[in-house]
Order: sequence, then C-alpha cells, then structure tokens
Amino acid sequence: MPTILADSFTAALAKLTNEEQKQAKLTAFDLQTDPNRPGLQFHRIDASKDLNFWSVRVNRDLRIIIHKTGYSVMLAYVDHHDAAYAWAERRRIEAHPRTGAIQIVEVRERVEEIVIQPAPAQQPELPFPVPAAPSVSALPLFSKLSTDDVLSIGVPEDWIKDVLDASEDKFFTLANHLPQEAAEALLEYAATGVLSKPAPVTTDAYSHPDSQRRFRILEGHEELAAALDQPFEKWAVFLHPSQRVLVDRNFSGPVRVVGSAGTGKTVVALHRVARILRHEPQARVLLTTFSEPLATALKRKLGVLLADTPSLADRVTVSSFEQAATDLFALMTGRKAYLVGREKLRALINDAATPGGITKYTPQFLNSEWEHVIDAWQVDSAETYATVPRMGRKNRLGAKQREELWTAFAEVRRQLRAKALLTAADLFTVVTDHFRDRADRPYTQVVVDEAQDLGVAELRFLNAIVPNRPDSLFFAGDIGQRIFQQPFSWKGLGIDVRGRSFTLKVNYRTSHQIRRMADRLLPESVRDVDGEEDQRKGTVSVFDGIEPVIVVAPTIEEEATAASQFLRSLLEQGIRANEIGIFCRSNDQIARASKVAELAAVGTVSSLAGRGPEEAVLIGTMHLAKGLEFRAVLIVACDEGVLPLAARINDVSDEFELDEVVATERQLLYVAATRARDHLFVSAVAPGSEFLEDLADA
Ligand SMILES: Nc1ncnc2c1ncn2[C@@H]1O[C@H](COP(=O)(O)OP(=O)(O)OP(=O)(O)O)[C@@H](O)[C@H]1O
Repeated sequence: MPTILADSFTAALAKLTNEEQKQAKLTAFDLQTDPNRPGLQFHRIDASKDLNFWSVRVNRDLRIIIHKTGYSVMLAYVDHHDAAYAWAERRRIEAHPRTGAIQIVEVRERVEEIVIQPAPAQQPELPFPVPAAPSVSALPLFSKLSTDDVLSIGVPEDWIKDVLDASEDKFFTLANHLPQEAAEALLEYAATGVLSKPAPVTTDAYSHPDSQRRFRILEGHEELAAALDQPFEKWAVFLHPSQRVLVDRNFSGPVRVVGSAGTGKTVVALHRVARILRHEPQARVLLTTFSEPLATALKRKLGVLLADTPSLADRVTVSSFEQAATDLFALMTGRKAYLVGREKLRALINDAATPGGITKYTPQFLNSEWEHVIDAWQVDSAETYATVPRMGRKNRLGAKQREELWTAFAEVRRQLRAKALLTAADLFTVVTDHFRDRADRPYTQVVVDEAQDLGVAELRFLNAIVPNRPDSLFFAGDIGQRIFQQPFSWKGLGIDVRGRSFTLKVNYRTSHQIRRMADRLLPESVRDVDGEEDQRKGTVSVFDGIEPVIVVAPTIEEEATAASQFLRSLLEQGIRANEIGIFCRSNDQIARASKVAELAAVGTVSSLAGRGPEEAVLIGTMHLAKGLEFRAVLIVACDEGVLPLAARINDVSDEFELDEVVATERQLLYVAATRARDHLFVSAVAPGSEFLEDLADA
C-alpha cells in the first residue's frame, strides 16, 4: 500500500522539538513499513466529517494524523494530542469536484467568522514620519466573478460565498483557508483583472499537478527519511506545478527560466540537476552560478535534494563560472591561470594610450571600450575591430578612430601576453577554443543559476563545454536583477531560447507587502535584446506581512538611531541576529551599517563563510546580498550620490552607458530589498536617493 506524504505533515513536523521529531519519524517509518503492524495504536477521529482520518499514537502526548483509504495511507499531520484532533476535525480530504485535484479542505462550518487578524507585529515607533501603509478597500474584490469561475480555479464549494463576498481587507485572511491554487488564482486576478483558469487535467487524482504540489507518493524508506530529515526545506519535496513542469519536461533546445526575485528559479535549477542525474546514468552535469559563495550555497541545497541517493553527487560539479573555466584550463594545460586585476588593467590601458597621443579619449571611455567591446568580444585585430558590432554604444567610431584606438588596445594585448596574464574573458575564450572543435566535451549538461549576469565570453564558454544536443543548456535568472553585465544578443551567439523561455510567478520568499514595494523599482515588463519578454506583472506572494519602512533622516546620526531602534525591535520580537542582514551600496558606507549594529548592541559578520556559532548580523554591500535570503533586511545609507553611485555615474563614457548604469544601480536596490522575507527597512540621509521616491510611491 503506497504511503503518501502531505506538505501539512512536514510543516507540522518542523514545528516540533528535535526529540519529538525523532519519535514522530520512528512512528512514520513503522507506518510506511506496515500500516497494520501490531503495536500501532489507531483511533478513528469520530468528530471529523471525513471518516478516513485516524490518529496514531507516537507517545503519551503526540499523535500522527493519517488519512487511510482502501488504497493508501497518507501522513497528514502531527501534533500534540488535542491540537492533532482539532486539526483533523476541521478538515476533509477530497478530489475537487471541478478540477479533480486532491485537496485538504477546511470545513467551512467549523471555521469561525473570518476576522481580520491583527498585524503580526507592529513596526517600532520611529522618531521620523514614515509613509502610512496604503489603505485597503472594504469593497468586494471578486464581485465580477461567477460561481462557475471560482469553482474552475479550485475554490472548494463551501468557500464560494466567502470568496464572492471578500473585500481587500479580508482577503489575505480568507486566502489562508483556501487551497493554494485557488488563493494564487484569486491574487493574480486581484492584481491583473485576469482570471487564469487551469486547463482540464485527465490524469488520476494524485498525478494532478495541483495534487503534486502538496502530496508526494513515496517510493521507499530512503525517500521518506530524506523528506523528514529536513522538514524545513519544503521546496525539496513539494514543487509548484509551474516549477514541476520545467523540471520534468524534455525540451527541443536551450531553456530559460525567468521570474522576479523569490519565485523559485534556483529551486527549479536544483531539481533539474537532480532529475538529470537520476534519469541519465551517463550524465556529467555542471551546476554553475555567478560567484563561489553562491556555488557553495547551491552545493549545500543539492545535498538536501540528493539526500536519499548521495552517490549521484559524484557526477555533478558545482562551481562559479570563473572557477569552472579555471579548473578546465588547469586540466587542459597543466598550468594555473593568472588573471589580471582590475587596477592593473586600467593602468595598462592608460599607459598604452598615452604614447600614441590618443588621450583625447577619456580614461573612462577607453576602459569601457575595452571591457564592453574589445575584451567582451575578444577583438584581436584591426580588421575585427573595424567590423565588430558596438551594440548600443552611442559614440560612433569611424574607421580612422578605430584604427587609432586599436594601436593602444593591441599594445594592451601585447603587454598582457608578455606578462602571461589573462583577463577573465581571455580565460573563457581559451577554454572555449579548446573544446569548440572537439567531439569530447567535459559535461553533458550545464545548468546555470543567476544567468542574467552571464557575459559574452561566459556564454560562449558554457556553450562550448557541452555537446550540441537539445537539452544541454538550462538557464535560470531574472533580467531585472542584472547587476554586472551589459545586455547582448544570446541568439547572436547561437543560443536561441525563443519559445522556451518560461516565467515563474509565485513568490515564495517575500511577503506581499515587501514584494509590492520592491516591484515598484522595476518596469512591469522587461525585454531582453532578442525581444524575449519577462512579464513581471501578476506575480503573487504566498503570504501576507507588514509594510516595509522607509526613513529619510536629517542627519547620519539620526539615521543610525532610527535604524538601530528598528534592529532592536526585531531582536526583541524574537528574530535571531543570524536571520538579519544590513546592506549598503559600497564599502564606503560599511561603517554606517556597522554603527547601526553597534548601537543595537549586536555582533556582526562580514561574510556567511566567516560566521561562527555565535549570533551575528550579516553586514555587507548590496552585491553580497545577491542570491541570499533573510527574515529581516535593513538597507542603510541610500543617500543621493550613493545610489546611484556618483563614482559610477562619473565613469560612464556615453548616454547609453549612463542609462545602463542607472538601471543596474536600481536593480541593485531591488536585489537587496527582495532578500527580505518578513521585514524591510530602508534609510537615507535627506534628500535621499531618487530611487526611494519610486519605492515609496503607493
Ligand atoms: N516549491 C516551493 N515550496 C516551498 N518553498 C519554495 C518553493 N520554491 C521556492 N521556495 C522558497 O522560496 C525562496 C526563493 O526561492 P529561490 O531562491 O529558488 O528563488 P529565486 O527565484 O532563485 O530567487 P532570486 O532571484 O532572488 O535568487 C526560497 O526560500 C525557497 O526555498
């Protein structure tokens, strides 16, 4: 008899103490081995309308609630005796009459009047006026929908009237009582005015995509053990249907998964790797991302996913783009790659330009031309330079000017060669050239996270280290979080994701309020150079929270006081220091961030790697925040001249680059703000960054 694991069971297990979890797991294993085993004590939950609910004794106090039919046993819930019974008495498990998905339905008549819950925690009193939370309307939200409409999205029959009568101020409380698919469709409708009705599904009830998001049919003991060992890591067991389909489908070419921050792109990338490893015994996979700290985080998460089959990890390499190229370079040549530093490169460019008398170009222009044209496209001769597309660059260069400039850039190349130094783009290119014409490639598949920050040379490199087969490249990233690279055409490099670009829309990380505020920083739709669009409108968060706070203080001292009061109040609410991040634009403002922690009398660390056993707040630049997540985030020193960073603005060489720099600075603030799950505080000294107006604009 198959055992089915419900997400309500793992969520309830995660709330128990370690010792209780251990005992509950032993009983769960017994149930899986033989549900009729003598010694297991069952009691039917007579007060439940669903007579398939039974309690199973774990110890004197703890009970597992199972749902037992003639065909299966479901682990549905676990808690202390009375709470476990109360849970089962208020629920039934059934196939939805219209969609066919199996749902855990709250019995409406057992739920008292839906009242607006008090805000979970109030923001602290601050010495400055802060923008008031937007008022919520008491008008009905869904009055234009029919009974048939709401049934079609999976609202259980006994909740239809509540939905049709719901106003904005009550909706989030109501949504907590509805199956997730129904809540998401209603939220999306509230945001966009469009009701997305799911296509009819013809599979059996447990194979329905909406059943699979909350139930998992367990194949064996190891699978149950893996799922229960990490009950907090819900993502490892239960996927949203829009995530599941991207993990399981076979594609006819490179795939790109986009979606705003927190929509589970990394989760999809991880599951995709696990699926490849499980299904293809010959596969050798590279899972790669932007930096080594992020690669380390991916490695840990992949370990969670492969907990039941750890040997699969032998066939996957997890490293940053640059580390992956460095390792292959060492394998190919038996040598270590030496990369030129940024400052050294600037000096070389400057020195090369001076004797030729081409100082009429600013150093900013020369550096930018080198970085975005010469080096990015690996221009190696005057002829190539004459024809290379200088995409998006507004400074037109005639043939004569390019000839003149090339003399300097050729000298830089010569100097680099003489010193046996490579730029990162050179490194990628050397490895690319090595593998391009060979049949044997080091990997069968590459799965990329944070793909929005791939440059030309990186993308070429990744394409060259896998065979030319349809499913060899899988990219996950958010165009709105691009903070390092200038955009370019992927299609031009032979990577065509047209028709295979998919947008995730359910935000699992960030509260409704924080997501809504952060979204104001970016346009509703972002289009890449190849015309592929990432529609950000209609993204919904799965939980409600409290409004973020923006403070523009008269002085640095007063900003620090306000931020430290906020931080203290977080700690007093029981949020651990380890769950808090304080970020600022660049190293120049780190002292201001540290001051906030000092005033709040809490310890700090400057990198996750350096984190010891003691509780400490992470302090760093916004770039460090990339890919991380915290219960609470403070972003300080968002002053005029700091965001966008004046030094970067002064460095730009033309208008196009100016637009680019402002866009990436804006995206940087978006990245930092979307690291927060429950609490966000943003502060500046007056007049404050121009971006704060967008953030605050309700
Ligand atoms: N199916 C799921 N069930 C539960 N939690 C999920 C699920 N998918 C994602 N999450 C959680 O949502 C959060 C964000 O997921 P993830 O990091 O994959 O998003 P992302 O789109 O890559 O975000 P970013 O663009 O900010 O890096 C994580 O805490 C993750 O565990």
